[in-house]
Amino acid sequence: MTNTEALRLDEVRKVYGDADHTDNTDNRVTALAGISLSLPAGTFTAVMGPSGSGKSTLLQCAAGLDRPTAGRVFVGGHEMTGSETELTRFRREHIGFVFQQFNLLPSLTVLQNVTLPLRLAGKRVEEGRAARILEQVGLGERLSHRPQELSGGQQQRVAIARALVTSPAVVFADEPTGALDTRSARAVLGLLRQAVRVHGRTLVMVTHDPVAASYADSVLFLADGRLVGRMADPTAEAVAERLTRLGDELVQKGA
Ligand SMILES: Nc1ncnc2c1ncn2[C@@H]1O[C@H](COP(=O)(O)OP(=O)(O)OP(=O)(O)O)[C@@H](O)[C@H]1O
Repeated sequence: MTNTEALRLDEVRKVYGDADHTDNTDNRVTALAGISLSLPAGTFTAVMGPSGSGKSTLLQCAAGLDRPTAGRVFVGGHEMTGSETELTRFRREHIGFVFQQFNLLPSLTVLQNVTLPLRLAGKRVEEGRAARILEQVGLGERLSHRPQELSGGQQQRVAIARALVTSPAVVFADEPTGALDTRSARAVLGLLRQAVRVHGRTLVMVTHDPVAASYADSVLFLADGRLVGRMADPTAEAVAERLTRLGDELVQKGA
């Protein structure tokens, strides 16, 4: 593994459910059928695919929120393995998250929300640094506001600042613009791209939106739990066209 590799998956499989031999029922679903990939540090990757193709499962397994049935995940050169406590500690130190519904704590101020990951990871809480990140996302004047006093787009920008504050090896974003209007979505995507281009962060984003994917350096396409394609320097049109073809291929296969 090179020291510039931020994320590596080796043959990651995830099977939900189990087979019951007593009554011969089998409710197993193979969500990931053996995914291998390597993402260099400082890149922005979008993950796309039809509904049920395994995007969320991939993100959950790669981010250590769920355990693969088989295979290995490396983040920043460290294998993600061990007890629940070790995994939690690992996530706090090495991974940042941005969710569709922002997941901010309503009782904390904007600044407290952003410094929370530092507290949880037992790191020194540098309020000045957190405030600077909030300034970079355009919220320097809102440090003492509560989340509910902000618009959806502003709340997501707080969530981005929160994801960046620990300088994680990888930031995972799950439909980060799914709950936003077009204008706020573009602002959020611009900030995510800036985190990669200007600050060298590594970002993996699951999205259904070809326009959102066009902000990434490359797009990974999933179908039936497998990686079926990759596109560098994506445009929204090329991504939409590829997705339509993927959907058509699945219909032809009777999926
Ligand atoms: N907890 C679970 N238990 C059983 N099956 C699951 C579970 N989570 C996901 N699945 C199944 O695994 C497959 C992949 O699901 P996943 O949610 O990863 O797909 P997705 O591409 O994110 O879909 P969407 O775009 O609709 O969110 C699907 O067939 C789904 O029904």
